[in-house]
Amino acid sequence: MSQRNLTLLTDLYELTMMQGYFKEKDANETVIFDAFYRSNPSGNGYAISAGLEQVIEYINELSFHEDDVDYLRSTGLFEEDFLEYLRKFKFSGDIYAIPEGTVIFPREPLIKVIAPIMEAQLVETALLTIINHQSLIATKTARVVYAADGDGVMEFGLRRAQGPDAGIYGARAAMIAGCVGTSNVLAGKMFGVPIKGTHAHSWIMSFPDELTAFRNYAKLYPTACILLVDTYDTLKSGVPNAITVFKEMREAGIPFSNYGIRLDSGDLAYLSKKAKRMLVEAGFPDAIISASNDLDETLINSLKIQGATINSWGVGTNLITSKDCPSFGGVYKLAAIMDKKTGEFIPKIKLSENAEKITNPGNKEIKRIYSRETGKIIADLICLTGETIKESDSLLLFDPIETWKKTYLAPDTYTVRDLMIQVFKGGECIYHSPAVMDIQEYCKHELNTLWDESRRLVNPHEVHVDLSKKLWEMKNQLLDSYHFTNS
Ligand SMILES: Nc1ncnc2c1ncn2[C@@H]1O[C@H](COP(=O)(O)OP(=O)(O)OP(=O)(O)O)[C@@H](O)[C@H]1O
Ligand SMILES: O=P(O)(O)OC[C@H]1O[C@H](OP(=O)(O)OP(=O)(O)O)[C@H](O)[C@@H]1O
Ligand SMILES: O=C(O)c1cccnc1
Repeated sequence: MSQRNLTLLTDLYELTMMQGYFKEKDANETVIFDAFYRSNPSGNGYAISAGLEQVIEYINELSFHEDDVDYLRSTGLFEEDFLEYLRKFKFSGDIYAIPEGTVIFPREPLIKVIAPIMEAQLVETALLTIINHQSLIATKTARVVYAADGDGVMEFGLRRAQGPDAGIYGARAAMIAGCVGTSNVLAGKMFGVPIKGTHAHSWIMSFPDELTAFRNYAKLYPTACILLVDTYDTLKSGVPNAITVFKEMREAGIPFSNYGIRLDSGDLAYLSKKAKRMLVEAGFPDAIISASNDLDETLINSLKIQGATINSWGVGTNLITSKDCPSFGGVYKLAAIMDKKTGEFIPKIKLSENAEKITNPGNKEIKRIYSRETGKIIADLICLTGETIKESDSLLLFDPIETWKKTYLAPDTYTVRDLMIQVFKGGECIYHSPAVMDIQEYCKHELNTLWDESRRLVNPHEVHVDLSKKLWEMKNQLLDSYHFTNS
């Protein structure tokens, strides 16, 4: 498939800064930028990383075409020597990232870019727009799938997504986080994910009566026969007509499977219970009862508590737009600049009144600490690159702000995993993104590494993201070095 060139998909300031670096600084100065987020969306206890494959495609396609350069010239902002540089532009740096489908937590670098400053600066906006969107929708989906508690969730959001891209890549993210299928056919083709669907009210309305509409649908699709029963009257007309058609198919000896009804309005708990009884009494206990209509994780949870007999969920608007939390809030911050003489990285820090907003300086990596006994995550530890942890040693974790809060791990009671992998080396991609359905499998496994207390929808237990002692000391030294006097 041809890739899109998104090189100009950037904020103007990235380009004006690039020109500034080009003219005023050593443009080849190597820097480190970290992309990370600050709080989990929707009050969740974690997020799911998604979008890396599209980041890789974007970086691979980075180049300023002649018409891009002409356009930039036409703005009157850029000088010829800089435009000439852009003409030859190619990303030459290294990128490290947390693989897609991984459970992630606030403040840890999801992507680390090590590159000449002009290159690292340019990619900020597109990288964030991709990661922010897909990670947001993947996280929202994980909540919906959690509420569905083992029932299939179909992604039905395309028509209500904020435009085609949000529909396509939102569907991708939804599949990563556990949907069983999407109604989005283009997403199915692009990402090799299952496409699923029922039919609309228009199908019923286009026939003289509901029964005829159901019969025609069942004739065409006996092995995927979910009939929409709420066009006229769910219990008096829709369900009885669906039962009539299922009986006719059974009597005619037509092999039919994956059959049932879809409820799309009214009291879904009440209607599903009544419909279930009618289907069971008619000899169709395995009929699927699917539901849609402005669902989200809270409603699904409530319907389950009400004893709804729904076992398949179609979720559109609230999922694809992450309606209760429309932004992931990922940011991209400078973490270090290489000293040309020594080749060492000089850590950089962004200060804030709010301790949570002070950035973590230096060249970092993340170590995930699991309980050896349960396989569950104990904490994430942001370290400086090159730090090692021996599982046969004890490990003392401490909260980086409330430092008196400590956790002691005895030797051989925990395991350590490096979370980031290298995806670009010297400008070349050295990573092959897995297929989306493989990422979904991996994501399921990832979710199982969380304690139930961190997965619940309301007030989840927070997983600790700590700093290694070395990083913590370096950060504090840097903080101490800033003294401002009031004048
Ligand atoms: N038992 C229930 N408990 C809580 N919420 C429910 C229940 N049943 C349905 N809902 C939700 O209530 C909202 C309103 O549904 P309802 O069908 O009454 O209105 P509507 O969508 O305007 O109907 P229509 O599609 O006929 O115009 C929807 O979000 C639906 O999912
Ligand atoms: O409610 P959502 O979570 O967004 O799920 C998608 C909705 O889209 C469809 O309705 P629509 O009215 O667009 O078409 P229809 O005629 O097929 O019902 C479908 O019936 C769902 O109600
Ligand atoms: O296939 C369906 O039932 C469907 C698809 C998109 C939106 N609403 C429903």
